[in-house]
Amino acid sequence: MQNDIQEILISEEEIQQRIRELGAQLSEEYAGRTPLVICVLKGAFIFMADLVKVITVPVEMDFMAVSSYGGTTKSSGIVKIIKDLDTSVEGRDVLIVEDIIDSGLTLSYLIDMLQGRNAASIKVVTLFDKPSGRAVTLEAEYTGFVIPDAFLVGYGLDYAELYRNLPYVGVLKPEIYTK
Ligand SMILES: O=P(O)(O)OC[C@H]1O[C@H](OP(=O)(O)OP(=O)(O)O)[C@H](O)[C@@H]1O
Ligand code: HPA
Ligand SMILES: [Mg+2]
Repeated sequence: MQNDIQEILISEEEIQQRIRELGAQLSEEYAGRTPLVICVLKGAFIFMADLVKVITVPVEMDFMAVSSYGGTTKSSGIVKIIKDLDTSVEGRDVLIVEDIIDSGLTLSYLIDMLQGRNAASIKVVTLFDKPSGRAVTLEAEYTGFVIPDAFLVGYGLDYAELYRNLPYVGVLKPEIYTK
């Protein structure tokens, strides 16, 4: 698995340090409130697990599974809901937890959907932001790292369902996805 990585872009230690900072900021943002923290599966599951441990206000959690990449490195443009929320978002302060914003299509779809369900507020925390990939205008309120234009894997990010369990984020060797 490690042999398929061209370069480690962000180390495990750097990721964990940044998550502690994000946790502190979010704890201030939501002081006195109990946000509903939504994990966008599958990619965000590791980030969600590490992030909620460093948030000091009470939170409720729910999970949604959406997919638009499948076994490719390009968004299909069609966001497929594989699992919806169990909880009503009506009147709730919603914090969406994403691993990466690339084209922005997944999040713009989710934000529209949650607005339609009358959330009181919707904010986004993403660990990685790849602004060069954007197809729609969209920015997260909280971003861990701005990353360059390359297909990344690790720390939840997959290529064809593999590499999610790497503890760091790396650039996949192009020969892996062009072969
Ligand atoms: O900004 P975008 O171009 O929409 O890309 C970001 C989305 O793509 C990935 O999900 P994917 O569809 O690969 O599903 P997965 O989380 O199960 O891997 C990632 O986890 C984000 O949810
Ligand atoms: N890597 C893995 N999954 C992704 C990426 C990426 O760079 N962009 C959007 N989904
Ligand atoms: Mg994926």
